[in-house]
Amino acid sequence: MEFSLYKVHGSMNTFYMLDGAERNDYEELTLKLASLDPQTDGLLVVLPSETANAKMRVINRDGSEASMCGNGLRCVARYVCERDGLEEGVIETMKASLHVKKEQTEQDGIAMYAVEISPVSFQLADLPMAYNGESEWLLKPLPFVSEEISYTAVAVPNPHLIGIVPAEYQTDPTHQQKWAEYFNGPNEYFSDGVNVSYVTKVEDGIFVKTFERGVGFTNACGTAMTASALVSCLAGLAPYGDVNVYNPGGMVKCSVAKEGDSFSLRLTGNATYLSTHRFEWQEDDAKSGFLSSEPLQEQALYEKFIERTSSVTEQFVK
Ligand SMILES: N[C@H](CCC[C@H](N)C(=O)O)C(=O)O
Repeated sequence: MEFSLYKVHGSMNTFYMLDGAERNDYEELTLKLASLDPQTDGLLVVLPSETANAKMRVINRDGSEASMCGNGLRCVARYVCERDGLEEGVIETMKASLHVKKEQTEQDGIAMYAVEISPVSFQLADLPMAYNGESEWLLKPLPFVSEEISYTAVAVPNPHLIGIVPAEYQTDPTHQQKWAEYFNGPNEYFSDGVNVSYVTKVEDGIFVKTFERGVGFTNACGTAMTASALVSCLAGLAPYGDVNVYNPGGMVKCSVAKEGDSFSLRLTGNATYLSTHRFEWQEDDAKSGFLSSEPLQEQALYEKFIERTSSVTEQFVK
């Protein structure tokens, strides 16, 4: 069969987006797309929902399914709002229905969307993470990993391990890569793997680099940046409210509000369309592939936007 795909990105976290009916071969489809396009982080599927404006499913580049994707949700939010003529709406995801809203375009005309990131849980059982029979792991070194780095485990609801690190751990990512690969292979701590982010304070916010489960190092991971903003507020690195979060793919705003014992989190950033594609999908792998591709003009604006953040990111991304 033949269908249309958009190639989209949020903070240069790049996905193919498919609007369609429920299928049972997303894993194979994503693996095929990933083999054709080394740049893509996976597939976003937009589906009808009985309770919300649409439903989103997220397939990582290795074919595994993620419960949430913050950068992808901004792109899906834009697609659904433009398709249905809405300024805001609700998108159903694997574990929660989330509020999404069109925001003012950035000065150059970049489409911006805000998405709710929820639910938040520090219970290790919710990641899952198993360590010494503990029920939470907040702002403490994991002694077998490093005495120098304070780690927090949090599900939003996909699983994140967040370390606060000095700048040299960003310029040389060997430590992060070693442990992220270990925690995403067979290991006794994270039975389903985990997204691993390293966070460093910068003048007007934080810088975050993420090694994603099912993907590897990415330009940005929206849920990770939001979880990192939350951890930075808890650690006193940033005040509650809007946190500027720089990443190798640009910058987003994560707002962190404390309400009693719980937190409300929102992620605001670009939702950019790179190109449109016609794709032929057949069971016979050799017959599947792109039929045509049409570049769109939005990326030039985004590149200008990144230029403005490069003075911060350059010190960490070599
Ligand atoms: N890139 C995504 C998250 C993908 C998460 C995925 N790697 C997993 O939890 O398995 C984001 O922007 O939030």
